[in-house]
Amino acid sequence: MTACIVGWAHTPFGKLDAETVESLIVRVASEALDHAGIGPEDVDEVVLGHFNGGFSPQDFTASLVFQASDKFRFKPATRVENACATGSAAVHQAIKTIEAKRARTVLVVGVEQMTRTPGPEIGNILLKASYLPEDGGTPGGFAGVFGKIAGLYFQRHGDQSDALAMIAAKNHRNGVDNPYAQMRKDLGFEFCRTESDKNPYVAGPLKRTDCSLVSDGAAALVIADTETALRMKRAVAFRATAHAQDFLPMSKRDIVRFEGCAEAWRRALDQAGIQLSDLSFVETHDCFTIAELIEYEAMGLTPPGQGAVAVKEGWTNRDGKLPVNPSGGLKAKGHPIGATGVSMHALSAMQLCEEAGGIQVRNPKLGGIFNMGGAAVANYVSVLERIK
Ligand SMILES: CC(=O)SCCNC(=O)CCNC(=O)[C@H](O)C(C)(C)COP(=O)(O)OP(=O)(O)OC[C@H]1O[C@@H](n2cnc3c(N)ncnc32)[C@H](O)[C@@H]1OP(=O)(O)O
Repeated sequence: MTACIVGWAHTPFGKLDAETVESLIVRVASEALDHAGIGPEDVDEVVLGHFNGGFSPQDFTASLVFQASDKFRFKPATRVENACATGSAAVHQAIKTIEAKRARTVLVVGVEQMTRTPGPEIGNILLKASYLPEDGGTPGGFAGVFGKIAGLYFQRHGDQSDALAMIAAKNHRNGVDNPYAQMRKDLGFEFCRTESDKNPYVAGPLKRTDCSLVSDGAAALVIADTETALRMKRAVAFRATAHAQDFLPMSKRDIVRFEGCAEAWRRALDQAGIQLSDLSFVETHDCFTIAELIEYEAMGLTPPGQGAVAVKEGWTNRDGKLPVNPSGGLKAKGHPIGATGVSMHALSAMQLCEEAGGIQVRNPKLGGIFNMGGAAVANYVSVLERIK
C-alpha cells in the first residue's frame, strides 16, 4: 500500500448550464484540497483527466487547475486520456508518480462538459474511442457499438432483455439516493423492460434505459503517499491497482467476454491477496446495461453466459451479497467521460469512510472499481481499503 486517497470533491452530475469546464475544474480542485485539509502549496503534482474528443473548445486544459490558485504556478501538471477510462488513467498515473517517489501529494481532477454539444455530434465524438476502420459508420454512436455486442451476446446466450431491464431498474433505484446523480427517478422494471415513446429502442436490443446519460460534471481526489496520509484526517489506501489494455478492433477479440476486464480483475485481486467475495461493493462501468452484465462474468461473480443470475437473484442489489453500483452507476449518476473514473474513486472512498449518506452500504471493508475505455479496450481496476 503506497498511496491513499486523503480528500475528495464531487459536483452534481447533469446539465450544468451555469458551469464551464474551467469553473468545474476550479470548483472541485479547491474543494478537494479543503476536504483534505491542505493548500495548493502542499501539492507536488497535478493530473487532469479530460476526454480527447472535442466536447470542449478549450482542449489544452492541464493548467486550468492553476486557475484555482496562483500557488500552483510552476508545479508539474499533465492531462491524461484513455477514452471513457480517462478518469482512472489520471488516478493510476498519480499513484505511479507517488510510487516512483517523484511526489508525495498529487491532485487529480476529472472533468467533462458534454451537454452543450448537439446530440448527433456527441455520438460522433464518442465514436472516436472506437476502431474507426471497423466502427466509423456505426449508427447511434457508442450505443451502436454496444448494441452490436448485446446482439452477439443474445445470439450466444439467449435473450437477456429481462436481466438488462433489471440492471437498469436497480441502478435507477440506487441513483434516487445519490445527491450527485443526474437522474434521481425510480423508473422501475416494467418501464425499463417495455418499449414506449419514452423508452424507444436506440441500437440493436438496447433501449434508452439501457444507456448511460450524457452529462456535465467533475470530481477530484487528493492522493498522498501512505506516510503523509497517515498524518491526515482520513486515509483510503489503494490495496491494488491493475490496468490491462486490449486491442482496439473488436474483430480481434471475443467481444462478448471482456477479456481485458477479466485480466485486470485477476491481477488486482491477486495483488490485493483477496477473493472477489471479500469485496463489500463494486462500482463498475455500466455505460450500457449489457456492459454491467458481461462485467459480472468478467469479474468472476458468475460463469460466462450466466451474468443474469447475479441480478435476478438480487446479489448485486444494495443489500445483496455484492452490491454493484450502489451510487446508481453511469446509468443514473451520469457519465461525464473524463470525470467518471475519478467519481468512482471518490464515491468508493466515501463508502469506505461511511460518509456516503443515502447510498451507504453496510459495514464496508474493501471496495472494487472497474472503469473501462472503449469496448473493453482500456480496463482499470482499483481495490480500496480504509486504513485511517
Ligand atoms: C465505454 C463507454 O463508456 S461508451 C459510453 C459513452 N456514452 C454514451 O454513448 C452516451 C449514451 N447515451 C446517449 O447517447 C443518450 O442518452 C441517448 C441516445 C440514449 C438518449 O438521448 P436522446 O434520445 O437525445 O434523449 P433526450 O436527451 O432527448 O431526452 C429525452 C428523455 O429521455 C430521458 N433520457 C435521456 N437519456 C436517457 C438515458 N440514457 N436513460 C434514461 N433516460 C434518458 C431524458 O431525461 C428525457 O426525459 P423527459 O422526456 O422525461 O425529460
